[in-house]
Amino acid sequence: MDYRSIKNSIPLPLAEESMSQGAGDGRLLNGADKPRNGSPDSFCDLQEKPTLPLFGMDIGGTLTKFVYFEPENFDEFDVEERRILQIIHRYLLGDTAYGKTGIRDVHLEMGDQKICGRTGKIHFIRFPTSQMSAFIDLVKTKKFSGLASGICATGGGAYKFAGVFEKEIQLQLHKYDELECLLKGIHYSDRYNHRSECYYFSNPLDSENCEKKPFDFRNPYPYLVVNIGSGVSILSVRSKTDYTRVSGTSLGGGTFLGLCCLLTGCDTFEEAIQLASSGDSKHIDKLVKDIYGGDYSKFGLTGDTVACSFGHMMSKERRELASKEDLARATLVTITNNIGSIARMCAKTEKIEHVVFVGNFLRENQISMKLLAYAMDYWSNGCLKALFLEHEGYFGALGCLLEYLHLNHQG
Ligand SMILES: Nc1ncnc2c1ncn2[C@@H]1O[C@H](COP(=O)(O)OP(=O)(O)OP(=O)(O)O)[C@@H](O)[C@H]1O
Ligand SMILES: CC(C)(CO)[C@@H](O)C(=O)NCCC(=O)O
Repeated sequence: MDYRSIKNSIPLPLAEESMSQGAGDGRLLNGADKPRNGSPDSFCDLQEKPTLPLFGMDIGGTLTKFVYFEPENFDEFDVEERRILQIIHRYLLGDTAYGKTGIRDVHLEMGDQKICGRTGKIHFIRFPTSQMSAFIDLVKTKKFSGLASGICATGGGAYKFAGVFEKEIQLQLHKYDELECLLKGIHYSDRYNHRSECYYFSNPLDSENCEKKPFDFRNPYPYLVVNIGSGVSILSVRSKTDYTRVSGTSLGGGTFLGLCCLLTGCDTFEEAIQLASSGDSKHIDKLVKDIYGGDYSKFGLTGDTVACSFGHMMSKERRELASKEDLARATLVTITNNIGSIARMCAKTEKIEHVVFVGNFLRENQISMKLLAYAMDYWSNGCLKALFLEHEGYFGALGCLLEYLHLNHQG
């Protein structure tokens, strides 16, 4: 994202005058109390309302995600607070695109959220982490730095960029664990999103009868989370606080994108998915029937099962016939099936039936979701169910926003 070219730049939770509550004492600006167990429709039940704005940031290996809670009634605030909220509204919500690659995902907005006595909307924004230096330059140019003592951040970038943030823009990154934030975000959104958050696919590979259906996730434990970002982390979750990272793989969303760019010359995730949607992986992969002439029934392998991903590409003739679309599709199928296979083994070892797939690899990627849904069901003889969540890659940032409230209280 070329932030310098943006008229409506992304603001941080900052404004000079809003420092009055937090500047210089190592705390954030939000005057929030520590969240307690709230009523079902309120995240926390506080007497002291948080000073806004509330932000959360997840700086991942590929994408940086921002969430922002905007109160709906500015009249509740004093003149100065109102001014700050209006500046943010103008900068952040005046547009849905920031430069070339920053995006606000309007369709994911969560309205009527009650956080610590305030009602408002949560907004979801992302930009490539590769644009971080442009972002830092923007903060510098716009003189946002020095307006706050810190920002709550999670993801590997919260550690990687901490020094740069401090040195270049005098902002301390308050760091939170990405997997803990991920789970907090999942639990929050499932509980407080008024639209159904969790869904599954019935008849996933039957294009005529496939249906996306809501899933009641109110009593989810135990469940497995497969977070498909640049790489993949797999967590076994037994309660809100009891979880383990049971496995992971470096063959993730970043691998799909990297290989696709190499093999097809495409440049973006959207392009890669577009190519894959019209390709045929059978032109690239060797199937069981290409080897057996039919099924390998003794061990339940049907002729249409992929025996060897990219197996046809050892033939010069086949390589010459391979289209970009076929290569993109085969890359997508290879990465997806490998993740599905690892997830299935983890679910078996952990004796878990519900497998929740999240992460931005699934963004606009119904091919992978349906493949995962099918694979979980087929290879487990119907014992495993693949579940998906509407806010896909934003749970870390959302969980981080909730940590913001904690930090301020403890500060
Ligand atoms: N606009 C996009 N640009 C780049 N990648 C995208 C985009 N949309 C979806 N993706 C996919 O999402 C992946 C990144 O997902 P996500 O944001 O969940 O992970 P991350 O936080 O960057 O990675 P990690 O958690 O491993 O550090 C990319 O590798 C790519 O496969
Ligand atoms: C390193 C993280 C946790 C960063 O989000 C992620 O990219 C990941 O889980 N990668 C896979 C690492 C592994 O092989 O287990």
